[in-house]
Amino acid sequence: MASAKPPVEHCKGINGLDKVVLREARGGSAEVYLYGGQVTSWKNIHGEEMLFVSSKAIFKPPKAIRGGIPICFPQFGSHGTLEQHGFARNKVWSIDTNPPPFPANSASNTFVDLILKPSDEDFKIWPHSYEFRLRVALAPGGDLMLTSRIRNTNTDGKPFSFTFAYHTYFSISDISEVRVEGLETLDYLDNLKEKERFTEQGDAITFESEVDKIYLSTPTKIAILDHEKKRTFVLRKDGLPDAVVWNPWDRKAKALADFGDDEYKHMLCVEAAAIEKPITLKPGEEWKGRQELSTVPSSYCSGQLDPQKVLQG
Ligand SMILES: O=P(O)(O)OC[C@H]1O[C@H](O)[C@H](O)[C@@H](O)[C@@H]1O
Repeated sequence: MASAKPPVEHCKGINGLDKVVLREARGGSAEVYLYGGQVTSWKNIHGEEMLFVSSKAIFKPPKAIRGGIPICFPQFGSHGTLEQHGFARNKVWSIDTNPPPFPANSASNTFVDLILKPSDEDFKIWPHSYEFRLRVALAPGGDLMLTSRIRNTNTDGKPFSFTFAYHTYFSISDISEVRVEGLETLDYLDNLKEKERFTEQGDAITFESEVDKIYLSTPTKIAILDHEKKRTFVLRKDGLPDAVVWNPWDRKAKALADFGDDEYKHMLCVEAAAIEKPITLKPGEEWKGRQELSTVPSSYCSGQLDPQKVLQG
């Protein structure tokens, strides 16, 4: 008799890299690689994949995995002296066997706790001591929750500052069928125009060319509506005021070695982030940033797709 698969399973993934599979009772699942502390799969209770991972993704250090949810820390993008998006996505994280307690109301018992601490080598690149704890949890029903807790453990009395993003790649039917709600009328920095500041116009955001924008002071809830798939992603966030929206489009897609030429049509990055105002921690201080992803079927007929309800409910 086949035994039921465990809710939390440690196993080997592509190229023998360690990964953890989470499964909740109704059939939802997620996969997390210790390499990068990176979620690479999130499936709903029907077994449908919600995240995009490139068919050309290289699951091999030191290249970050192209897709899923890379963690950008301690630097987002090229906004600083470190490598693009910082080093957390290129490190092998460990299982945190004894994490400090979470609030009693964290609804899930299907989760894994990871931890990243600097090695002596890392210290030369970023001379700070820290503990980065990441909990990846599946709620009953399949919502995916990521909680990052970053603590300054410097013993030299020095504060440090960082920027951060959950660089989520959503899987979508077709980029021309998708719109993002919750960011209209906000200010953004345009990465395609030397980070110049603009104000978004119009009702909702749709896509017809390359986009790489950092929206500032965004609401805690953003919706990504996929008309063809009849599915809406709802991203809820806490501690992360900014939101990056990125699609490389055809020209940049061709320039990315680990990304298929046409794959830009089937992905959209919407990234809960803290970029404009870096987070500063004194020794002993801890910062917390949460992202929660859920889906709402658009065929659902109780008015849940009313943008006002999606965004305020
Ligand atoms: O190629 P990567 O280093 O993974 O970065 C991919 C993209 O990430 C973010 O969305 C940035 O805003 C983009 O400027 C960048 O191109």
